[in-house]
This record gives sequence, structure tokens and C-alpha cells, in this order.
Amino acid sequence: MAWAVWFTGLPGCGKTTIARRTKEHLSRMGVKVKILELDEIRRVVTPNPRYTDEERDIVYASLAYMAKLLCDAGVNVIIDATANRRRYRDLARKLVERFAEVYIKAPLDVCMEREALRKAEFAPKEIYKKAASGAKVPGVSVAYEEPVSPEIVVDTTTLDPEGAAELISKKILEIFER
Ligand SMILES: Nc1ncnc2c1ncn2[C@@H]1O[C@H](COP(=O)(O)OS(=O)(=O)O)[C@@H](OP(=O)(O)O)[C@H]1O
Ligand SMILES: Nc1ncnc2c1ncn2[C@@H]1O[C@H](COP(=O)(O)OP(=O)(O)O)[C@@H](O)[C@H]1O
Repeated sequence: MAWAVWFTGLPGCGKTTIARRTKEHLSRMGVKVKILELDEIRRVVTPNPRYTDEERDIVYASLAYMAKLLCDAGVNVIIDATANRRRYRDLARKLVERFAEVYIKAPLDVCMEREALRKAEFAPKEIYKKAASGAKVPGVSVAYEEPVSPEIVVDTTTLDPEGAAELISKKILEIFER
């Protein structure tokens, strides 16, 4: 049966970078996975995003449901999205039978620095700068609720993206592919 793992963490912590590498790692081990990148999905479902609680409730419920549909169709999923409220991830856990949370950890100041230095392959979003003009940015102007008991935790201050992807892939195989 297919599974879904949710990569959560502050904006700029490294979710997208590590998710893409994890997909490559798993592929080399013969495990296929689809990444649901919220950034990309938002461009379709909220072309003019407001980032209000009401909008986030809808966006995250849709995301969890997409993951469930893919799993039902036999497709393994990595969800790449901040999900600042715990309830967003809990909903996915409820909907998807084989589910795990991956907490990509980095202190806020490191995330801010990474955001500012983000490479050209990602459009520069300057999310943290927007907090200064009133945007509800997780970790700054709205709470980021850490996972309570994530199945996998990676400390990105001690692991580089490759090391993190290797660790996550190994754990995913231990949890789901035994
Ligand atoms: N303008 C503006 N106002 C308020 N909040 C904003 C804004 N732009 C980005 N965000 C917040 O940043 C989240 C996107 O960051 P992510 O961690 O998901 O990834 S990334 O940094 O964009 O790659 C995004 O997460 P989601 O709400 O989950 O889409 C928001 O929480
Ligand atoms: N140990 C690390 N793990 C992940 N990303 C890192 C690390 N060190 C530096 N980075 C850089 O930080 C940035 C993280 O950006 P991104 O992956 O888009 O984060 P997020 O998806 O969480 O917003 C990338 O430019 C990446 O190269």
C-alpha cells in the first residue's frame, strides 16, 4: 500500500531542496514517489494568495485530500509544505493510512539567512521580508507549531541536504517498505 510523508518546517529550512534529493535517492533504490509542492499547487488554487487562517484551512484540507487520492491510486507521496498549524498535518494523518511526519529543523535565523541566499533554481520569495509589512509569516508573525512526535527529524545545521536525504530515505524504507 502506498504511503505519504509530510516534510514540515519553517520557510527556508530546506524542505524543497531535501524533498527533491530524497526523491532521487528513493528512485535509485527502486521506490517511486510524487512530490506535492504546495508552492506549485498554490499557483493554481490560490493565484492571489491571502495566507489567512480560513484560506490555509481550505488549502491544507485540499492538499491532504490530494495526498490521500494519490495513495489510494498506489502512488507514494512527499508533501512539501510548511503547514504552520499542527491540525493541517493531523488531518493528513487521519486521511492517509500509512503516514509519517518529517521535521526539517533549522533555527529561525538560519532559515532567514537561507531564504536570502536561496539559489536561482528557486524563485526568490523574500517571505521573511514581507513579515515586516504585516504578512502572516510562520515563525515570525504567526505561530509555527512544531510536530509533537514526528517519525523522522533532521537537524539541517549538522546534516547537509545530501546527508539529510540519505537519512530520510533510509528511515522511510524502514517504516514503510519492510
Ligand atoms: N506574502 C505572504 N504572506 C504571508 N505568508 C507568506 C507569504 N508568502 C509566503 N508565506 C508563507 O511562507 C510559506 C511558504 O513557504 P514554504 O516553507 O512552504 O516554502 S518556501 O519557502 O516558499 O519554499 C507559506 O506557506 P503556506 O501557507 O503553507 O503556503 C506561507 O506560510
Ligand atoms: N543543510 C541544508 N539542508 C537544506 N537546505 C540547505 C542546507 N544548507 C543550506 N541550504 C540551502 O537553503 C535553501 C533552502 O531552501 P528551500 O529548500 O527552498 O527551503 P523551504 O522549501 O523549506 O522553504 C536552499 O538554497 C538550500 O541550498
